[in-house]
Amino acid sequence: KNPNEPPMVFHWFPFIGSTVTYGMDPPRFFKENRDKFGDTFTFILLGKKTTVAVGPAGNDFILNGKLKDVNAEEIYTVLTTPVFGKDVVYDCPNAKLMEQKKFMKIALTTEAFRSYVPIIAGEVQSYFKKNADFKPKTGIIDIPKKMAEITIFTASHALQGSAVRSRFDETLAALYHDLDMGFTPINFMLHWAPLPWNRKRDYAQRTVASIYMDIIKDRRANGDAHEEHDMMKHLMNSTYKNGTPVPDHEVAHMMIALLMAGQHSSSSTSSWIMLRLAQNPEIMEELLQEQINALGADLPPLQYEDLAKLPLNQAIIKETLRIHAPIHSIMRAVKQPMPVPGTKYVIPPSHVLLAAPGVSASDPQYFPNPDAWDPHRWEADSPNAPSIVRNGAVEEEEKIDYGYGLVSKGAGSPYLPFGAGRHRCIGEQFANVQLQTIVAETVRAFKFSNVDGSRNLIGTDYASLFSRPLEPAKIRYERRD
Ligand code: HEM
Ligand SMILES: N#Cc1ccc(COc2ccc(/C=C/c3ccc(C(F)(F)[C@](O)(Cn4cnnn4)c4ccc(F)cc4F)nc3)cc2)cc1
Repeated sequence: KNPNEPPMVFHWFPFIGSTVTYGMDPPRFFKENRDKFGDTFTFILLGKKTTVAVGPAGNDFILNGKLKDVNAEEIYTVLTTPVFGKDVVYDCPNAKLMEQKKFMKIALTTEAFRSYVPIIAGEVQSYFKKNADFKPKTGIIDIPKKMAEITIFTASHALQGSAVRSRFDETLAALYHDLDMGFTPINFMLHWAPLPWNRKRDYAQRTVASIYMDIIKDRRANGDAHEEHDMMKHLMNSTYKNGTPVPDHEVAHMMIALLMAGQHSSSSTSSWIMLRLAQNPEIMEELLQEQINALGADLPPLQYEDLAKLPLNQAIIKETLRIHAPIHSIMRAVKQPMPVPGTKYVIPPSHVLLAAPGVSASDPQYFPNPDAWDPHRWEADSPNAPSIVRNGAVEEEEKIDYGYGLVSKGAGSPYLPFGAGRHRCIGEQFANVQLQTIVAETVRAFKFSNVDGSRNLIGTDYASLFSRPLEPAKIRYERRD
């Protein structure tokens, strides 16, 4: 027992260690061990000493770690590179990733979002009109399946462009599914194994990448007939600081990375939102009323500017991400001994660091009655208001630029569903526009309720890379028209 290392979670077997208890229910694992050992403790995950540091200080320690001390690509590349393709994200030096994030962010402008809202609203409306399961006046649907389809159609059309969207109706959907099979935590260990799903993943990656490269060649040759604000156009015309234009295969691979990022995070989050609205039908009525009050009883077609007039609609996403954040564990390799501020601990390079921002997001110290899904808590005068809202001290958060624009360090924040620091998410604004538009359109079309009329909520599936609802997750819908 080394007094300079955090306490070790008891385990019977070497290698397996606490993998199974952690993997089954990470939030419960974090809470139980935090109650036992405090904010910093170590457990064995697949043979690796994994040091968890929770709470705002723990989030800051890991997410704002210096490049010389912590490394993300060493941990993630085995999982992401076979799926995304080579030379992008975690298959290149961090400096190159920072430039790639700058390119991606250039496409995510207010002007682009202005064009995305009608696209997303249109895709949602036509999905609800065309899908056979929504034909009857009322019925029961498996909501995660529906939200996965709505998410891929809305994200591919807005973010990837209409050429990619049109291919999702035939070939791309099946290829995307095969690519997705490789996106599993088991591949942290078995990414190299010639397993059936890894061969399908590799075939799908090559095929999807070549479809993207064909579209790129076509768009370069024929110029851009219709002015689209999609991501691909910006990436195709980007140049690295050293003067190298971004090669077509890197554009294709970044597009796959963005498709995977957006798909999993948004379909999980939108599924949870719909399940919560079915559990709390009165909130769904409030949302409709909010639109009528703000936009008029005739409910005109949604515009980007309308979203800012719907605070409850916005709070739905914030509150859902507080309880159901899709990424429950953020990991870094330790490269140099790291003293943990305020403790006698020094984390050695053999360890992996694990940040779990969800722990402070469900800590009663920061969010009264934390397990209650209460979107109103984000209004300043609510009794459940988090301290960061109540005392209005949204203190000028310290911001820092890692090469892709100013990002909040989030130091001290108990609410970080999009991470913080150098690896912080660049998709937050797109995700919010996409999710707010999907919710606003859904509220106009349906009333939701639980099949048994109860206020139950289905459990969480932690076995995949992104936590999501267990399936099937059925709810009852009733058309409003
Ligand atoms: C509800 C939706 C989303 C959530 C909750 C979310 C969450 C996160 C989190 C927690 C991180 C930090 C990962 C780490 O530090 O290791 C991250 C990074 C990132 N996300 Fe998202 N994300 C969402 C949507 C998106 C979308 C729509 C895109 C693309 C359009 C995207 C692209 C990225 C990228 C490029 C990074 C940077 C990774 C790095 O720098 O290492 N995300 N996201
Ligand atoms: N036996 C067993 C056994 C062992 C363990 C377990 C459970 O253990 C764990 C441990 C860690 C994790 C980590 C989640 C994790 C991390 C990185 C990524 C990512 F990189 F992929 C992403 O951030 C994703 N992203 C960002 N924004 N939106 N999506 C991303 C970045 C940039 C990019 F361009 C595209 C991207 F999509 N994705 C997910 C999940 C489960 C179960 C069973």
